[in-house]
Amino acid sequence: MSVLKLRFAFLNHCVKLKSVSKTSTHFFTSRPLSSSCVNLGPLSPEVVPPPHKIQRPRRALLYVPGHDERKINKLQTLDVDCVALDCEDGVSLDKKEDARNTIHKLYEETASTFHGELCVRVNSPSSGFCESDIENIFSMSTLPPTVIVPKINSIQDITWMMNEKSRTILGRPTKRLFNVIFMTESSKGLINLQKIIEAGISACSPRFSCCHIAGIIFGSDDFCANLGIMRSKDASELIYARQKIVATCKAFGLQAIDMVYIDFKDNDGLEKQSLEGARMGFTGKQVIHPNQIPIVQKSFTPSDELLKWAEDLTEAFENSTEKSKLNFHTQGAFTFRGQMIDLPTVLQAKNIKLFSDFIKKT
Ligand SMILES: CC(C)(COP(=O)(O)OP(=O)(O)OC[C@H]1O[C@@H](n2cnc3c(N)ncnc32)[C@H](O)[C@@H]1OP(=O)(O)O)[C@@H](O)C(=O)NCCC(=O)NCCSC(=O)C[C@](C)(O)C(=O)O
Ligand SMILES: [Mg+2]
Repeated sequence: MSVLKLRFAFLNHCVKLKSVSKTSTHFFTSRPLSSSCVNLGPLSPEVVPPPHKIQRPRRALLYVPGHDERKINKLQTLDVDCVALDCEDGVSLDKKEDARNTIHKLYEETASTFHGELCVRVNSPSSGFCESDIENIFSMSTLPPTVIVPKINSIQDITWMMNEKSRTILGRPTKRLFNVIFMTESSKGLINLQKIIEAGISACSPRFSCCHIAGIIFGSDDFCANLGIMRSKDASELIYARQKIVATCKAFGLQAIDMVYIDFKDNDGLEKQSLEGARMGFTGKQVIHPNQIPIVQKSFTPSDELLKWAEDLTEAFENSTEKSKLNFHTQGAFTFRGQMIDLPTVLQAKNIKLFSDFIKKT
């Protein structure tokens, strides 16, 4: 078959899959609510700006080495939003095949009993292992909802990855959409981030594929290695990279998932860094140990106090528009608990309520 015919067959295949997937999407998106960044002042010690498009929450994303059955068995006892079954750096070279086989078995046998999202992190496109990972994943009868692809440095990495995936699923009955999350882990990856996201979105457009770009993860350890720097306790050397990742993700309505905190016995430090990430606009954080999960998930959840503020403010706003006979977009500023409130703050309050409801539902 010529390359052109192959491409045509693939496009047809994906168009069919799209129509099947529409009724069975496993992620939830809604209209972007706000593009504003709002300072909620003293009322918001744990400001959690929710993603523009509310997706399934990935407040904590726990890495589990894919070959380690003991840690995988532990998952049934953990309450975590998202798990990354790892084929990459958590797995030594001689265990790569073990990891693929163990993950395959898990999806075929017990994955459906786990209540969080069970993703797979494949090896990077340039590693020489990624082809076999993809081959293995897309031959499973149950597809992972999300595939995480590390060390994306350029558009070429995206193109390679999408071609590889297409080659693998060609002719196979893939039944639904899946998410892709890329990792930014180098200076090139950071400066190319916008182009990478655009290329990813375009490769995933309905005409070409059956996947959805869901977010970006900051791989700070590899990033430090790439820059030739040492990580410090307060991570001040990473502020620019973190802010750039957040701002770029928000521009495209993607989730942004913050760096790993490797001192897994230092809960205070973890909490401090998690809250800092949440304030910056990250929607979640990577974790490496079960003890980190509750601290991180709490940090990325609106507190009861903040939620009450958001509900009361929304109610006050609705009363105010009703009284003045103005609508949502024409209402000007008004006073609430001694503060000036205008539309961006109202939108932020609605985001908080929406995100909180969504967490409760999952
Ligand atoms: C740090 C380690 C070695 C300490 O492992 P340990 O066994 O010594 O810890 P423990 O305190 O004794 O463990 C207590 C219990 O928790 C379990 N446990 C412990 N960890 C996990 C886990 N992750 N998932 C599930 N269960 C876990 C462990 O099995 C045990 O349960 P058990 O007694 O009932 O068996 C261990 O926690 C671990 O292997 N963590 C994952 C490491 C990993 O995957 N690293 C790669 C991801 S980070 C990365 O790649 C960088 C990044 C992003 O790319 C970039 O910034 O560039
Ligand atoms: Mg890494």
